Amino acid sequence: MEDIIRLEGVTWRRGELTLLNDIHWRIRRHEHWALLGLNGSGKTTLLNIVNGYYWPTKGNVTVLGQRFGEVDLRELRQSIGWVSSSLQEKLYGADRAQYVVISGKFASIGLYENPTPEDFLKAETLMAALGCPHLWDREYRTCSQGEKQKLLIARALMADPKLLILDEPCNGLDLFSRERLLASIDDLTRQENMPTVIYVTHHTEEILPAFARTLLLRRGEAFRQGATSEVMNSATMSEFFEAPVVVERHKDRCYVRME
Ligand SMILES: Nc1ncnc2c1ncn2[C@@H]1O[C@H](COP(=O)(O)OP(=O)(O)OP(=O)(O)O)[C@@H](O)[C@H]1O
Repeated sequence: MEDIIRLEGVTWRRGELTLLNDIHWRIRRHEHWALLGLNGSGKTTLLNIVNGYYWPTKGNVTVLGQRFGEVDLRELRQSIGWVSSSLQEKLYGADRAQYVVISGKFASIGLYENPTPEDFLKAETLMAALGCPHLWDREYRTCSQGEKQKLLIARALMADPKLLILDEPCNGLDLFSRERLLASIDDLTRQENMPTVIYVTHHTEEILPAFARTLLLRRGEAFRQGATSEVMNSATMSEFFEAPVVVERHKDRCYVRME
């Protein structure tokens, strides 16, 4: 079975700066991964490589079995749902939630084609799966930050992506909104036919058990990768953060605090 992502020795330089250095990363189908790194560690740069927006200075990139250089990137991107806060700013605020979700089918902002009854049904199912069916007729701009994130995830799933990237989905959410969103993501990962998910974050406690593997990125390098349960310990995380920290487990999630 083809890999979802295979990066071999990927390096990305900008002038004097090496923003990614010799990254090897392999994601197999149905493995959900967390990508953890501090601000400026290179997470967004790495995702830009995976989506074909940046071209590696060195190394090979294969995504969904397609090796970059031999593939139509626009077509490939339709199989990747990248949910990030920069997307939020681009969406039309006055659109109703249902249309924001359905527009994901056309990978466009705003609707340029008439949705079919099946599209409406699918949007309804996805919104129910994310615990927000009540937002159906709401104007997007009146939704809370957490609700907007749920709609954007539903929107990304409208196109049946094979890879879903959740790029810091809990940023800007209060504790309770965050937990509600994480509960929805948890439900989602249990559904059949879910695409492979990459969950990008700065915070270990957002890494749900479904994200059984983690890549730790530091200064553009893959510091460590492997089973989340093995990576998340006080010694490794202290080394990673270059500061003495303690990792505490609570209900299958890991909380890091200063020693
Ligand atoms: N096009 C570019 N040219 C030069 N430097 C860049 C470019 N894009 C990113 N950088 C730099 O590369 C480093 C990594 O940035 P990146 O946005 O990938 O980090 P990040 O892990 O996503 O951070 P955050 O969590 O804050 O979003 C930063 O120091 C950033 O300033």
